[in-house]
Amino acid sequence: MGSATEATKDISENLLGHKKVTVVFVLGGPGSGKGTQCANIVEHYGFTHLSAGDLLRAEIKSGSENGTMIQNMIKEGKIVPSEVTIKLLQTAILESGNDKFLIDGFPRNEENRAAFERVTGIVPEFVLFFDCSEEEMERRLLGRNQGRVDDNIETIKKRFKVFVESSLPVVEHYESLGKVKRIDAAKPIPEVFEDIKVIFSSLASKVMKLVIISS
Ligand SMILES: Nc1ncnc2c1ncn2[C@@H]1O[C@H](COP(=O)(O)OP(=O)(O)O)[C@@H](O)[C@H]1O
Ligand SMILES: O=c1ccn([C@@H]2O[C@H](COP(=O)(O)OP(=O)(O)O)[C@@H](O)[C@H]2O)c(=O)[nH]1
Ligand SMILES: [Mg+2]
Repeated sequence: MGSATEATKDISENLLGHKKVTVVFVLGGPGSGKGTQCANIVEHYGFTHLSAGDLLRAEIKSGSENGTMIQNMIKEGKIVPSEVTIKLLQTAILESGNDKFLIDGFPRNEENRAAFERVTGIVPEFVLFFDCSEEEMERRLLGRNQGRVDDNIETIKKRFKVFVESSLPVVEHYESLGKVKRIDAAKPIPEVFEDIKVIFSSLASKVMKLVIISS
């Protein structure tokens, strides 16, 4: 897929249910290692990484009219209105030219989840869930050193509360559909990736089987 017009055509076919786009939601608490492992998955399995938080931070930097609102929500650890985040994700999907996406850090609440499915018609292949203690996540966030306005102890506590109250119900929803693949994210980075490889290698062989059966 090359031009923007072709990309638009492809996604509209997906909305009509004709063309399959593979989406994996990568969820887990702040500091659980989602971004770190998404970079590894991209390198080995050809997915496009879409971090909702990164897209929101880029929107602030671009000088968008929503910039101040987004900045304030992030500083407070609050969830930005879903129409803003979904629009950014949709645009990134359309512009990527790829058909396999890791959506990292979204959906963050049930309303995000339902709105994304309604607007895009996309349901995730599965959810990769990073399981990690708050104690370990706090240690990692305080050592992240990326100059983020939300990596301070006050905002971190708020983010943990939002995660438990609003984001975990999304994981539970997908759990009830048998779609959650849980990773022990407390292990060192290379060991976490070894566990992730098992999941993505079996996804790749499943896709190969489908190709063979249908051809
Ligand atoms: N398994 C791990 N063990 C120790 N530190 C990690 C691990 N995974 C990530 N980190 C570090 O923790 C911080 C947060 O990781 P990041 O990938 O940004 O998490 P998230 O996107 O889930 O908030 C980063 O500084 C990263 O280098
Ligand atoms: O779908 C999203 C993703 C992120 N955020 C906001 O962006 C912040 C940082 O999100 P990110 O995923 O970058 O944080 P991480 O979990 O990686 O530490 C969150 O606390 C929210 O305020 C949001 O509102 N909606
Ligand atoms: Mg992240």
